[in-house]
Amino acid sequence: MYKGFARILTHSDRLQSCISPCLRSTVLCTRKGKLGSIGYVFLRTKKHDRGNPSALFVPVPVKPNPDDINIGEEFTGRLKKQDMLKILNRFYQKPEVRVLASENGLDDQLLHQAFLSFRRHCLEHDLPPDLHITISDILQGAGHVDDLFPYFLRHARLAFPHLDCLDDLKKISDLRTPANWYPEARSINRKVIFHAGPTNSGKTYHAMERYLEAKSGVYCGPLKLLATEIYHKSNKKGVPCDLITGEERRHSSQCAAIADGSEDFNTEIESESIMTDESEFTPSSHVACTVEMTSLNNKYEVAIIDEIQMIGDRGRGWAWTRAILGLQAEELHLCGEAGAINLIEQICNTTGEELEVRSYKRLTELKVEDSALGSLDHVKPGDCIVCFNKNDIYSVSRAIEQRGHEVAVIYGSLPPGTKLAQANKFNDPDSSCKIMVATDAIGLGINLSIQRIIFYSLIKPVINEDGDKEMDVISISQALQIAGRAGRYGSAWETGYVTTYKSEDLATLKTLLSKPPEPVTQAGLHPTAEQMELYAYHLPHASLSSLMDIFVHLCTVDDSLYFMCNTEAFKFLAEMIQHVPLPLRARYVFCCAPINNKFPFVCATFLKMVRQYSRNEPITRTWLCNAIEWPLPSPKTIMDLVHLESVFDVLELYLWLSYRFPDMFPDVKLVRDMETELDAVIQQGIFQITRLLRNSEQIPHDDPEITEKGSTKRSSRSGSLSQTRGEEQKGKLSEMLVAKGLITPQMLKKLQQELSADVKGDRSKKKINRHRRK
Ligand SMILES: Nc1ncnc2c1ncn2[C@@H]1O[C@H](COP(=O)(O)OP(=O)(O)OP(=O)(O)O)[C@@H](O)[C@H]1O
Ligand SMILES: [Mg+2]
Repeated sequence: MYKGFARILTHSDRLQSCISPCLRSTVLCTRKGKLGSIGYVFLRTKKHDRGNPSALFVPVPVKPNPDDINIGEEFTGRLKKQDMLKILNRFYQKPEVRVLASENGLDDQLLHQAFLSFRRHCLEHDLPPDLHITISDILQGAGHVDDLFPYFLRHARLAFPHLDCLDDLKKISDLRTPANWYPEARSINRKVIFHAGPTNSGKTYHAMERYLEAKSGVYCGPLKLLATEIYHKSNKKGVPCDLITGEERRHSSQCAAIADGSEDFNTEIESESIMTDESEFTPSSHVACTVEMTSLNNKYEVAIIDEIQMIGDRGRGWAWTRAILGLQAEELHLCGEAGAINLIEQICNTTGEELEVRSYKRLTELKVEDSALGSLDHVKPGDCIVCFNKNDIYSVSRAIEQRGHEVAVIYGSLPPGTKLAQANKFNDPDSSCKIMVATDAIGLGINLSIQRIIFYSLIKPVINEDGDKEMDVISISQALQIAGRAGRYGSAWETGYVTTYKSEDLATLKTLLSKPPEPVTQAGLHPTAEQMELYAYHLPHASLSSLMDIFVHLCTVDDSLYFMCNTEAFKFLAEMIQHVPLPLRARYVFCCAPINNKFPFVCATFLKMVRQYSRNEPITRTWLCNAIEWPLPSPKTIMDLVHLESVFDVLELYLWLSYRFPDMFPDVKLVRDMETELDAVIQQGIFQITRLLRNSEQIPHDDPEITEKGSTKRSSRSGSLSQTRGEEQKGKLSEMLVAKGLITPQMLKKLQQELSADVKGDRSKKKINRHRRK
């Protein structure tokens, strides 16, 4: 039964496994003047005061007790509001009250809020008799303002329910011993092997050798494309292997490459196989999956966790931690950078497992060239130009095609079938396409037939510790990983080369590549659905987003080994659907959906789906077709293509949700058919990217070099062609974005305001960053 997969990934397992890595935020803004650049709308998160968790607690409105019906008034007469106000304000000004409040968990901030709530309550509602009499006594000199304290505290506890359960909350969020969360894995004496070495040294290959000869195995990788590569390799070697990514379950029998004996690099990977009837299949004993989707309930002989250094990733690190601690495998093979050995060793100390380290050397030579490319006139077969934003991808690919070369294009938001088709086109020795333009979507573990990597820029958006996105020079590890795609062993190229596009970047690249990757010192963690549920039980009035904030602030983490991952993605969705009535579990699952919130269309459709779910109405194909205006015409411009990509994201979202709520998202097969159809349309669009670019207004000059050499000045370090273009084109493109519904007029206004502020801010920030690095 293929359905078995749904069972294999148990509910709680899936819940733990589904926080999306993508960036979320509550406020849209632009950076570096990229307003005019498609896909370059930056998102910044709302920050809370990390130093003061009390800022997170919002007082719950305290309802008057219906039994308080002026009995006090009958005893002591009516109280004048002005008199009460005087008494209450005197009470609040007493230093003793501050001391007592603090002893009861109310710091200045909470005290102030609780007092405001108490005063309002006293003035607006009938008082309980005991309080009425106490105030009356104080007014008549027969009592003291201090006597109000117990009444105040009673009110404060109703307004801030956490005061009564702070210890419980802290216990729930005690994350100091994550190794103990997985008793099944702890009951196995796992053999843990770390395959350490530089890129292209055969780490994954050697781990795979054990995987292939084992009776059962799981491969967990960082990218769908990489999991797909393993799926094909395994099936091709005669070891039936299924593929599980967030949205996709493919059975081994659907793999075109089953035991056909073809060579690694020439394998024609089928663009997209269509699952016919899931119930026909029994799961294979081997599975390749993205690390977030790893099932911790299955037992395997061999488990591989690839790119283990990702355990330190601020957004996704938790998924590697969960896999390494929780996988039930006799042998656990970890592949990755040597910089993670120390941390893994310490984690193994907490699980009581020995770690064996196997070190590897690069299998082919990687040379940094002495000169930058300088001009796209100098591209040659086997070149891959790596850009860090889509706008650069578009302009570079168009410029290369204008020079008469065919180009393969890969970037993150392309459908998997399109990515594979582009990879195949480039890998195929008989294809006329010999040049690739890609983002770092190809940057980890993937084997492509690249001879030379050319960094178009070295600046990439990164998320800082506050969850803000900012531009910075890529890390040593990223530079090494991306450069490591050149000259893969067994490919057509025996030596790999690497350089930059701009000569001023070459020295920086050489410095980056001459260093060992930064050591990974902490592993990511994040709260589970069960923990959130317990929090909600204690704080029923808090929104899910606030619960998450409170959790993050109250949790105890052993920071010698672990850190709490960024929860902005989760909170973004939690805030978006807060007003929709939902059971907590369902709300939690929705908030884990892997949505690219750069696409307002995806967010808006997501919200519609949630509303439909909340009304208990199934989200059918008909409903979906209405929401996305299916069928969609072929793209005529880049904006059309961008829209199709967001529609594809909506279909992926549907499939992702269908595994969590099968009854409410019933039309899996039909939606998968739609996906296949749309993937083909997008593939066609990518094949004709030059035509789309020509039809689009947003990139006025065909050739990045014309802009660079012409009157528009290019800023030196950031690859900020798009910036200058963005500034020029602000009017037209922004109007188009609004017209297409990709941003609202309000967002646009905000973007424009932030744009001018941010350009200044960024320049000074970058100076500081550079200064720090020096
Ligand atoms: N001993 C070997 N025999 C045949 N092919 C090999 C051998 N070792 C590695 N390869 C091939 O070399 C290429 C690179 O190997 P592999 O992907 O294992 O490197 P890696 O160290 O995991 O690189 P990365 O850090 O980029 O993930 C792959 O195509 C792999 O199949
Ligand atoms: Mg590898």
